[in-house]
Formats: sequence, C-alpha cells, structure tokens
Amino acid sequence: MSNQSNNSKKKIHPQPLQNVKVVVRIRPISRQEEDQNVKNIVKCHTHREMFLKEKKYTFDRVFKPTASQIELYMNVVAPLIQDVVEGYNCTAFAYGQTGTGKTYTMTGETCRVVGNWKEDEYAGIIPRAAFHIFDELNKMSNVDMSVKVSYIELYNEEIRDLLSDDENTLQIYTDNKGSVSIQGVNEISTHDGEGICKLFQRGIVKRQIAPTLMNHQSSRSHTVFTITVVTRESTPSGDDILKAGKINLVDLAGNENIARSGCKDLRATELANINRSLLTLGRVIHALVDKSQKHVPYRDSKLTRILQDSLGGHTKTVIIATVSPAHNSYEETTSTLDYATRARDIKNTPTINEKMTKHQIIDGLVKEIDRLQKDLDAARSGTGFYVDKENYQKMLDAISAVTGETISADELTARKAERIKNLEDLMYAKLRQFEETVEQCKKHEQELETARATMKEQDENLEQEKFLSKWYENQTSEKLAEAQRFLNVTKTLHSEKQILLAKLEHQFSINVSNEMVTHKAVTEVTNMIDKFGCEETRKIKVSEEKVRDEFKKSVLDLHKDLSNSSSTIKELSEQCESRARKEKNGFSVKNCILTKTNDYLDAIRKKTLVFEGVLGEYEKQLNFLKLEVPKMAKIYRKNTEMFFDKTMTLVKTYDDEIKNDIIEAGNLKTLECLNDSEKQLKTSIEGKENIIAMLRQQIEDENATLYRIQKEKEDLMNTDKRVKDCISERMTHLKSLVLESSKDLNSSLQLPALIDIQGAEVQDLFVVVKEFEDKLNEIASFLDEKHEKITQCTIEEFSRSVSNTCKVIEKSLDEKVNGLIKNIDVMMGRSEVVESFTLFSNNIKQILYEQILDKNVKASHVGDTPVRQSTSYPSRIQDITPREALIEKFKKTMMQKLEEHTEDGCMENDLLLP
Ligand SMILES: Nc1ncnc2c1ncn2[C@@H]1O[C@H](COP(=O)(O)OP(=O)(O)OP(=O)(O)O)[C@@H](O)[C@H]1O
Repeated sequence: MSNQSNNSKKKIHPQPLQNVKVVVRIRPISRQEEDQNVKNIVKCHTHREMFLKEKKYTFDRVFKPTASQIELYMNVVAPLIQDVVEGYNCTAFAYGQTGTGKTYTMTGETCRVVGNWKEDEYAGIIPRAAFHIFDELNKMSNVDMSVKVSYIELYNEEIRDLLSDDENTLQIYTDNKGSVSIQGVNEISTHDGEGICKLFQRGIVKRQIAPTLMNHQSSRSHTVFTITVVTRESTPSGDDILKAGKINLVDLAGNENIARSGCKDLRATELANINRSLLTLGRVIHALVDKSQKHVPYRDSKLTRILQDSLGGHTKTVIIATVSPAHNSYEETTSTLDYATRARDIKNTPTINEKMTKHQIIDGLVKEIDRLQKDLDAARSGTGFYVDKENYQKMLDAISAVTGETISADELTARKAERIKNLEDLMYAKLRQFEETVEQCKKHEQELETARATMKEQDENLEQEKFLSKWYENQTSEKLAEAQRFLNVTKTLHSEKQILLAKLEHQFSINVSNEMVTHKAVTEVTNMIDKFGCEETRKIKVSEEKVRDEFKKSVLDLHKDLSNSSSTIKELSEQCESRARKEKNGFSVKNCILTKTNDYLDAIRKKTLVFEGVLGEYEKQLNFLKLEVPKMAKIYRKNTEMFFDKTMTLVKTYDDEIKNDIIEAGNLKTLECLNDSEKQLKTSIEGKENIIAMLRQQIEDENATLYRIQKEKEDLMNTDKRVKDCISERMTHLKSLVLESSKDLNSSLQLPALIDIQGAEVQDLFVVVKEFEDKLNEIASFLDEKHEKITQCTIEEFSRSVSNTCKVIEKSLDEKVNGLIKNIDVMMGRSEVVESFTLFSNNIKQILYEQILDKNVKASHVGDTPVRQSTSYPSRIQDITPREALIEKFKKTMMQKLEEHTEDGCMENDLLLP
C-alpha cells in the first residue's frame, strides 16, 4: 500500500491559501532551428517579465536561455526541499511543448550529479534534489528519519511502476478523506543521495521514449518521481512527533500537434492520450481558476487525479513552463504561456503533515476497526454488499464534499455504482487491512503486556536508581567538600611552590653566573700560576746557566792565568836565578823574589778558594730556588683548586647564609693560604736577603783583600820601579866602566915590553901596576858596587816583569771579580723573583677579590620564604561503595520497610529513600 494511504492517520492543519508558483524557462535556439533559420520571437524583459512578439507575460520568474541548471534549481526547487523536510507535500512539474527542455530541466543530461550537487553545471532537478534532501536532513539532530522513493509512469492512461520488475499496471484510489493514492506502488527506502540517483536511473531506462520530428528522444509518458521524507522527533513528554513530507517531481510528456510531430499509428495513439491528459490538466486548471465552475474535472484523466492534491489541494506547487524561442513554435509557446498564466491563479492550501503520537495512532486504529466491524456485520447480516447506514451516509457526504455538485438520482446511482465498485475494492483492501490491524492489535497487546512488565521492572529499577542516586548525591557532596579541602591545600601549596620556584630559579641563575665568574677567575689564576711558574723557572734556569758558565769561565781563566803567571814567574825566577848565579849575592835576590811571588800566589789561591766557596754557595741557592719555585707554584695551584672546589660545592647549596659564610670561609682560607704563601715567601726572601748580605759581606771582604793586594802591588810596583831605575843606571855605568876598563886593559898589556926595554921604567911600571892594582881594586869595588847595582837592576827588571804579569793577572782578576759581581747581580735577580712572587700573589688576591667576591651576584630578595607550617589534609580517600553493595543495601532496606509496613498493615508504597 502506498504511503499516501497513511494520510488518513495524519493530522492536517489548514494553512493560508498560496498561489501556485509559475516560472518560465526559455530554451536556447537549437542547432536544428538555427539550420532552419528560425527567428527568435521571445525576449526577456526583466527577470519576471517576457515578451512573445509584442505580447507581454508576467510570471514569478523568467529564466533566459542562458540561465544555468543550478540557477533554476536554487530559485525554484531548493526552497521546496526545506518545506518537504518540514512536513509539506510539494510538487514541481515541467510543462511545455515537446522538445523545449522539460526532461533537460527535470533530469539533466546525465541524470546524476558529478561532484558536489551545488557545483555540478549539468545535473537536473531530480538528482540535485536527491542530494539536497539528505544535506538538509543531516543538519537535523536527534531525529529519526526515513527516506523513500517511488517512480511511476503514466503511459497511455495506464500507471506503471518504474521501480518494479513486473509490468502490472497500478490502480489509483481516493480514500475517504479525499487523498489520492496509487495502490501497490513500490516505495524503496534509501539512505543517501547516491541511492536516490541510482533508483532514478533504474527507473528512467524503463521510461517510454521515442524519436519524433520534434525531439529525437521524446518522452512519451508522464512521470512522477516522488521522494517521501518521514522524520520522528521525541518530545520530552514521551510522544513522538512524526512529520511526513514529500516532493513529486513531474516530467510531463510534451504537448504537440500530431502533424508537426510526424507521429503515426501507435505514436499517434500515444500522442492522443498525451494530449487528452494535458487537455484535462488545462481544464482542471481552468476550473480551479474560474470561480463560476464548481466542478473540477480531476477524474477525467489519471494525470489530473495524480496531480489533484498539487492543484488546488494541500500541496506547495511550482510549474516550470518550458518554451522555445523559435518563431515556428509560436502557437505552442502561446498555448504554454497562456496555460502558465492561468495556473498562476490556482490557489492551494499547503499544510504540514505532522504529530502522530503512538496513542493517537492506536485510537485511530481502534475507531477504524470499529467502523469496519460495523460494515462487516452489515455485510454478514444481508445478501449482497452492505454498508453500515451511518458509514454509507458518510460516504455520500464525502462524495458531495469532494465534487461539490448537486447531482440527480440517476447520476447519483451511476456514480454510486462506480463508487460502490471502488468501495468494494476499498472494502476488500480494508478487510485485509482490518485483519492485519487485528493481528497488529494482538501483537500490540502482547507488546503492551511486555511493556507493562518492563515498566514494572523499570519502576523498581527507578526506585533503586533513586536510592543509588541519593546515596551518590550524598557521597558526591562529601567528596566535593573533601575535594574543596584538597583544592585549598593545593592552592596554598601551589602559591608556596611558585614562590619557592621563583627563589630557586633566582638562586639557580645566581649560581650559574657565580659558577661562571669563579670558573673564569680560577682559570685565570691557574693560567697565571702556570705562566708564572714557567717564566720564573725559565728565568732561573737561564740565569743559572749564565752564572754557571760565567763562573766556569772565570775559574778556568783564573786557573789559566795562574798557570800562566806561575810559568811566567817561574821563567822570571829562572832568569833571575841565572843572573843571580852570575852575581854574588844572586841567591838573596832570587829568594827575595820567590818569597814575594809565593806570597802573591798564596793570595791568589786564597781568592780562588773564596770564589769557589761563593760559587758553591751560589749553586746551593740556585738548587734551593729550583726546588722552591715549583713547590710554591704547586701550593698556589693546590690552594686555588681547593678554593674553587669549595666554592663549587657552596654554590650548589641554596641557603644564602650558609653560602655566604662558606664563601667567606673560603675567602678566608684563600687569604690564609695567601698569607702563608706570603710568609713563606717573606721567609724565603729573608733567607735570600741574608745570603745576599753574606755575599755582599764576602764581596766587601774580597774587595778589601783586592784593595790590600792592589796596595801591595803598588808598593811592589814602586819598589820595582826603583830597582829597575837603579839597575838601568848601574848597568849603563857598568857598561861605560867595562868599556873604559877594556881600554885601560889594552894599554896595560903594552907595559912589560916597555919594562924589558926600559928597566927603568920598571919602577914606574910597578907603580903603574900598583896603580893598576889599585885601579883594579877600585874597579873591583866599583864592580862590586856595579854588581850590586846590576843585581838591583835585575831585581827591578824582574819586579817590573812581575808587576806586568801582576797587572795582567790583576786585570784578569778584575774582570773575574766584575763577572762575579755581575753574577751576584744575576743572583740578586732572585729578589726580582721574590718581587714577582709578591706581585703575583697580589694579582691573585686582586683577581680573587674582583672576579669572585665583587662579581659574584648577591642574592636579591625574591618574595618571602613561605613559613614552615603543617598542612592538614586527608591522608586517604575513602573508597566509593561499589554499586553491587549499594544495591544489596537498598534491597535490605526495602525488605525491612516492607516487613514494617506489612506489620503496620499499611499498603502504601511510600518507602523512604535513605
Ligand atoms: N535550457 C536548455 N539549454 C540547453 N539545451 C537544452 C535546454 N533545454 C533543452 N535543451 C535541449 O533540447 C533538446 C530537447 O530537450 P528535452 O528532451 O528536455 O525536451 P522535452 O521538453 O523533454 O521534450 P519531450 O516532451 O519530447 O520529451 C535536448 O537535446 C536538450 O538537451
């Protein structure tokens, strides 16, 4: 049975009258028409007005040939879709001459949607509406919905179901409320737009199409594609609001004249039928508009019967009149536009089909059963077909109401006969329906029983749930209070945590920065110590090497000089000795010289010893320094590392006071270390100063000795000079004497000859000899004297030589002494080392103060530290009683109450909740 038969159960709310909406779509000139050089005789004036030649027409909308499918859909059909979902019945049908675009408008070129229905350029109304309906339904929430589709064809005045596999024709019937239904039409449920399109495609292939002269794919039947939407919404009162709306999308076959269409035989019969139904449609429209006509000939054709509700009924209707702009279609276009113009005056009363509650349905069914029961009783009690008198009267009234005519008895009899036939059909249908309904009632009764039992159970459950919910309510408020307490504690802890975190962050940033400062300072100090240690060690090494070389050289030179001196002196002594040997008193001179020389050598040896002693001392000092400097560097390094480690440990603690104390302690410790180092240095410096003083003393002693030696040397030199002068004088004198003596000696050698010869003269000779002897004695004494003088000269010469040698030695010694003094100066450089140490330690102190203490970031005040206090909060969260235990408790309570009530004889079901 069609969904339309259910209309009898629907509650219909009358609505204000609403004119049928009429739009016109002008097709573009086709290629065929272009070839025929047809003239365009249709012009659009505004979007509501158009001209056919000079005649002006006004419609709800006029679509130009260029108007797109989507433009037409959005303006004409889209508003109806919303109405359908609301529960209205709507109809959109295309009417017009064959080949003017009815199928193009309703179906489109491919009878489906490609992509989004709002964007596809070519889809017609039906596929687009299929998707649009689901878009609208999907916007609704908490609504059950069902969408059904039916598709019928009216061909040669016979109705065929395009969605059914059998070829049976279907019957139309009108129910007692005047609603037209098609018996047995297939209504197929679908869940999406795609599903609707598929059904549409399934049906369309069965549609009667044939080529005509006017359209090579001319639709030879009228089709009605119906989408029914039922929504069910539950109200808080428990009733269901049912809304049932539908849209009929009608594609009529084209009106055409047989001659132009070129139809013959079968096609001509087809055309005659098409034209008849369209003619009736025209008459119906005319009758609806013409107030003088009381009878609307819906029944004259099946098309008008199907469209009865859409024309002057409760449906919202839109007519799309399609026209060709070609001059050779002038007559058909005029006819279509005249139709359309007339149709604009048709008035409908659209109503929403809604609100069918369960109770109302049951009431309706009971009444229907009652009525049918009466009919059945009447039929059983008589022969033939009987209808209950009251029902019969209602039928008559209904006929009068529908036709609105006063009819003659014969007419009435004829109509009654037809009506009775219809009623017979209906009766059988109703009987079947009745039986089905009785079955359903039984089923419903059973369901009712089950529902009652379920309700009872649910009541009990409800009590139990009330009990549980009350209990949970109490628990919830307790838990809420507990949670609030926790919340307060958490809030306090959170704010304290924020303060502590801020402090911690602040402290951490200080620590990081201090760590960097300290690290930098320590690195600098360590580098300085390393550099200092290296530099000083290098300096000491250099000076040590230098001094050692100098000393070695000095000592070597000294030894060399001494050996040279010794050999020179030896030589001189030998010379002297040989000379002295020639002289009488030579030994005494030699001894004298040797004694002097030995004295001198002794003095030099002594000096050498002193030098060697100084050198030894100096080496000792050097060795001491060599050991001392790395030790001190080590101590510095150790102290600094110690300080760094301590500072590192300290910066990792958060307590400012402790930190400051420890930093101070660290600084004190460092200072102590520095002081210790300073003291050690001082002691070392003092030691070095003593050594230097001692060395100075030694140098002074050496200087004194040197001075003495110099003095002695000077004395010696003076003596030498004198001896030398004397010797040279004597030598000169002696030489002259020897010369003279030799002269005298030569002359004396001539005397004996003179005696022999001159005897007389012997006396004279003796005298002369005596004189000679005297002279010899004189010469001897003179020679003695001379000898003495010569010895003196030799001594002087020797002294001079010695003096020269001594000068050389002295010069060499001077150089050595100067070298020694220089070396002592180099040694004095140790005081520079000490000074560098002092400077260095001061630098370190400064760095430690400036880099660490001054640059160390002092902690600033970051909020008050939260006061230590005990926070009270529940140490354990009580478990929630399990549901099963609660249900057990509830049951017990119920049993107790029941017993108490039974004892009291009270039957009230007023068990109190806990
Ligand atoms: N607005 C339009 N724009 C473009 N082409 C159109 C338009 N209207 C119709 N046509 C074309 O005109 C031809 C005939 O259209 P259609 O089959 O829809 O006419 P019809 O009115 O349904 O004819 P019939 O009554 O014979 O079935 C088709 O080829 C169609 O593509």
